[in-house]
Amino acid sequence: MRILVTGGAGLIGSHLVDKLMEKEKSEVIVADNYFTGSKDNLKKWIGHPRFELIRHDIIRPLFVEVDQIYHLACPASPIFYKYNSVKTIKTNVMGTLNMLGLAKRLRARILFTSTSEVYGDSLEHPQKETYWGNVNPIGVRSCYDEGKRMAETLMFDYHRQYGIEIRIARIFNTYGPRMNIDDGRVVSNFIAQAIRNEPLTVQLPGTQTRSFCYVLDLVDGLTQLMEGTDTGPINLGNPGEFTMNELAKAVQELINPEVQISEVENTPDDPRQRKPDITKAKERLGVPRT
Ligand SMILES: O=c1ccn([C@@H]2O[C@H](COP(=O)(O)OP(=O)(O)O[C@H]3OC[C@@H](O)[C@H](O)[C@H]3O)[C@@H](O)[C@H]2O)c(=O)[nH]1
Repeated sequence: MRILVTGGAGLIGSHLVDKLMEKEKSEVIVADNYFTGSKDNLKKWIGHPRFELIRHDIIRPLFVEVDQIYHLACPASPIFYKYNSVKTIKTNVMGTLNMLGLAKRLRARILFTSTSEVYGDSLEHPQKETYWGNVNPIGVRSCYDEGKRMAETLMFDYHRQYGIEIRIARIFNTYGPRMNIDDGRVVSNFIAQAIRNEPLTVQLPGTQTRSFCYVLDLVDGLTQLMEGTDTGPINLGNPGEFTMNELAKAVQELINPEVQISEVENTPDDPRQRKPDITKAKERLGVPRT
């Protein structure tokens, strides 16, 4: 089995590659442009006969021969995806079209990593896959959330029109080893600030919630989704829900009781509540690890 992983040098991608490489018969090809990913995350596989690393930006077509595609490529942290918003849209739309074109030519199964951000500033709580979302189409986050929504549409149209085998995961806020210290997401920000003895920057109001998923659990969900029969979309996340005030206090207690917590201005369109309904994931993918 030969498997392509786009964005395979990133946080989730590189842990996924570790898992795929553990299977003795799989060959893994990673395509990454290193915008947020790093070769360092894959260094143990470089030179391995079943592993290949390509510097490639998927907004351009890629010609390889594979049986499965894990299509992860796209910056995930809000500061990075907003940095070059047009490029984020191109990655999600043109990149996904290119990967679907590849899947169509090869009759390969393709899994797309979508996001909880497709639910926007959700009016339903927790978020079920059947909820259509409350998304600002012209806001600063739209390049990402609308980009991912369009990519989901493309996945389903290729599935209906050409019979491509698709899988869609909607990923909630994920953390774990190999996260870039300057990633910008809240877990790594607070931990880095606590270590540097800088105030933890809780963006107002501080009562907004998130559900944080450990990267290895997430990777288990991705491989189960790929190997199962359900197209998705399926929420992949941890249902434990915390306010940003609670998270800051937990980091303060665990890492640096002396560190200050400061309230700072938030960015536009920040979702107020986010928690996955994981009923469907439990039914279709089995019981998650605890
Ligand atoms: O320093 C910080 C950073 C962030 N925050 C807050 O923490 C919360 C979480 O923000 P993050 O930047 O970690 O990211 P978000 O949860 O908004 O989006 C994330 O989750 C879903 C994924 O699919 C996305 O790729 C990812 O960006 C927000 O409410 C934000 O306002 C802080 O309070 N302080």
